[in-house]
Amino acid sequence: MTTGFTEPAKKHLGQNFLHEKGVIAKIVQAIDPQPGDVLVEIGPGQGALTFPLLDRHGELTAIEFDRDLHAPLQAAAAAHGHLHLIEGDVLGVDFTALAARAGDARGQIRLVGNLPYNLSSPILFHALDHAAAIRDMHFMLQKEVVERMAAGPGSKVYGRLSVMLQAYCAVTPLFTVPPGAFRPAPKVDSAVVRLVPKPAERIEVADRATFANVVRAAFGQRRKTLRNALQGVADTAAIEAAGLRSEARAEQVTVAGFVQLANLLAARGG
Ligand SMILES: C[S@@+](CC[C@H](N)C(=O)[O-])C[C@H]1O[C@@H](n2cnc3c(N)ncnc32)[C@H](O)[C@@H]1O
Repeated sequence: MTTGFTEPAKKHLGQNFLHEKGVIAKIVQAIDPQPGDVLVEIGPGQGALTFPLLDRHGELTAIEFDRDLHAPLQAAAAAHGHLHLIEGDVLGVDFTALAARAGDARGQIRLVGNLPYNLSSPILFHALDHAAAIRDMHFMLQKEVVERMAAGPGSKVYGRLSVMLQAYCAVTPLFTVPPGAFRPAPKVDSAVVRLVPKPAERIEVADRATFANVVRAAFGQRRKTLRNALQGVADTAAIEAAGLRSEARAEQVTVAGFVQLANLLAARGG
């Protein structure tokens, strides 16, 4: 599978290439591509997921930053199907425009990828900005990040990432993957997670910027009470009008609680 790929893995690009066939098969099975789906892979690397997905689906768009991988990827992909390779940084790719141009019957794409772990959070927030254009996402991430994404109030790892993602998506951890499934092996366990963006009518956030601001401030100083952490963002009266205790800490507040507070502030004009 790696014929033609001569460069060593680049640490600064988060290159840990999957080689464990059983894990690759489980990921493809979890994605379960259907006719008409438009798959977009982030970071195809040496094609560990790309080629099995092409074998199954025939066509795929992939975004790869590492120039050294472009030619060998294109060459090796030809035996498996039709690869549309976007050469560049995924954070510069406008998924909404891509979906409008090349999406499925509903104008949506399905995002997949064994993500570069150093860019996990920026990629997740970038995807959130384009959630309406994305039908679902299947990502391999550090297990610890997946735990943060799926955590609920009261958990030590519940935080900004949990609240932001869960306000817009259903988050389902699927399975864990040990370091030995990759070359080179990362120092940490990994996990595959499924994110399904909520349809517009089920998103309760009235104003995205206000919501993001409240959540950032609340968890910016997670040991403080809401009253202190939200100084300059929301006063005690607003916090309590939203049904929250001003003496509570951010880690005790549900996603719905944050939404309620942000919506109340948005209705008051920010
Ligand atoms: C963890 S590796 C996964 C490679 C391959 N999919 C696999 O499973 O073996 C992450 C991939 O993302 C690529 N990458 C890193 N930063 C990127 C960026 N900003 N935009 C697009 N791809 C990037 C890396 O070059 C690498 O190929």
